[in-house]
Amino acid sequence: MSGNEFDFIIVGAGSAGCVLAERLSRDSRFKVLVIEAGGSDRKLRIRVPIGYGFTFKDPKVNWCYSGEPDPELGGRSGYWPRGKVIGGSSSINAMVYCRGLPHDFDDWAEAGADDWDWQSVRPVFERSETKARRRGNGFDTHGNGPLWVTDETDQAHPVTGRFLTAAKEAGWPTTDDLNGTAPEGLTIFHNTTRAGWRCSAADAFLRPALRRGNIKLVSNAHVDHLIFDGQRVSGVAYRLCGKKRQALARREVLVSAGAVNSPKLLQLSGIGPADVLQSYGIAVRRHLPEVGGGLQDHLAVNYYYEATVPTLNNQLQPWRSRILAALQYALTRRGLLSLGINQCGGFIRSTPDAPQPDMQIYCNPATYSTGSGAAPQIDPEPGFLLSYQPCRPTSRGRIDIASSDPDDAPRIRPNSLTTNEDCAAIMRGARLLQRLIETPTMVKLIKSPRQPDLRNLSDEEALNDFKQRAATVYHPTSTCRMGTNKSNSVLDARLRVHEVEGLRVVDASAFPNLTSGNTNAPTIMLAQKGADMILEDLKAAG
Ligand SMILES: Cc1cc2nc3c(=O)[nH]c(=O)nc-3n(C[C@H](O)[C@H](O)[C@H](O)COP(=O)(O)OP(=O)(O)OC[C@H]3O[C@@H](n4cnc5c(N)ncnc54)[C@H](O)[C@@H]3O)c2cc1C
Repeated sequence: MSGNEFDFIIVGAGSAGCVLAERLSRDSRFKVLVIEAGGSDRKLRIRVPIGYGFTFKDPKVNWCYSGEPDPELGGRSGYWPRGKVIGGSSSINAMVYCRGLPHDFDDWAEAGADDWDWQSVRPVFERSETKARRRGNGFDTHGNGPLWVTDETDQAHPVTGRFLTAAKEAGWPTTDDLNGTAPEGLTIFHNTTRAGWRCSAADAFLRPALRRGNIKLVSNAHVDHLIFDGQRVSGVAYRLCGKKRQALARREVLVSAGAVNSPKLLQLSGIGPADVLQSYGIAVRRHLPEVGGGLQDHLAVNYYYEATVPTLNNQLQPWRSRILAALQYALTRRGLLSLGINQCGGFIRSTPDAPQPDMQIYCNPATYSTGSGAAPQIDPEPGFLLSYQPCRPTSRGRIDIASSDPDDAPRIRPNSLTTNEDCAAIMRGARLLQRLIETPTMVKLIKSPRQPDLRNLSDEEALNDFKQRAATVYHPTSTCRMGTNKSNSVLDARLRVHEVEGLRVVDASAFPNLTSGNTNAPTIMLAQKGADMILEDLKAAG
């Protein structure tokens, strides 16, 4: 494909961008350009599921952002990994596949995103998915979407069985599939893997679509700003190998640069809060105060335990076990290399009268530290960690440019725990986890807790501990959210930027609210539905 004119230009080949590329290129009349700042994802550390420990801080595939000091988190700055590679964050994430809870999407509709209620989005999730479970040397599959979601329960570490038993003793429900008809309860997570390999959005959607020949993928290319033709966005300016280039879009530019970089790109292009833009000498094309506002994220805190029985630590630490695991993986694509460390968890109600499950729990059969080293360090003694994350925080932060230089990282201000509701949820979550560790099965499993010992913490102490140690679980959303008007949002319910023609934002930044669980699945769903809307609008326009 030659020339610099396309029907659609997609900025970012992440979870959403890969879906858009696949959908829009189905019509061979459309020429689609995908521009991605990162490079190739053909790396073992990306493809082998356990490898994400090695991409966590690798600047070759990761933007490695930092948040600003967060006042309610003791002034600490959090580490914010984001994928900078083909596949985006779906190439470096922990692969847990979680649609979220039905009321999350009903709340999207309530916030003004008409047609994004659960009944409307459920079939859109299904369209992407093939649910797979190992049987013998093959797989039983259900559905025929391009994204494989694999039930690896038989590969999970045996100690996860004890977590499930303890959950029952605590009176919690358990479930086989948190994406099924009963999403509440502790479970073994299903993963975006296919036959033992990571199944990123690039693997599922982009790579097969590239064979059609009407997509041009330009990698290692950074989009600096959007180009305007009057009121309409008509293209993008980008840099490739240090050279400035432009590409033009006959129909639309679709920004899918993720919750951190999409608002940044809009602001650099003159779409955003006028005062922020003017302070960096950027001409204001559209004063849209909510560009960068509305940021939401999940925070979680880990409690570590030395275990009385072997855990993943025993397999991941000694070289001999690692070599055996590598051999098993090489020969069978099974074993501990074929899945992540986040093996067990789920949605639980923190009090019996909670109208919805309001905590996401993680029970990881390993302990590790994420210090200054490139990859998390697994502890030598057997151990596990328990963690909780309030599902639906109400605090909102902001992401804004820090200068007019596209190479400068934006200012990430999470503004965590600034509502009483969020602080109350933290205390409820601590009590919930206390119930789990007091069960007979957990008492037997715990050799010793690492300090602080959750059992001895009062509500206030637990809140204080959370403030001192909690960290993002990498689910930022809503920085260009859908809504009804420019005072409460950036996009309308069809993902179009208010008062700007030819431009949509299609990625996790468009969520009106953060969903209850992990954000990759709802981002992929959002891009599927976004593609429907783009094509419908095109048809309607004749
Ligand atoms: C370490 C980690 C673990 C996670 N674990 C899970 C999990 O287990 N389960 C889950 O559901 N979710 C998980 N997530 C979150 C999930 O992966 C993301 O919510 C999802 O991938 C977001 O998709 P996106 O399309 O919005 O953005 P991304 O997938 O991040 O894609 C954005 C793309 O745009 C590119 N880009 C940005 N700016 C520019 C520019 N100016 N020019 C060109 N290209 C640009 C980026 O390089 C990137 O490839 C995790 C995330 C991380 C970082």
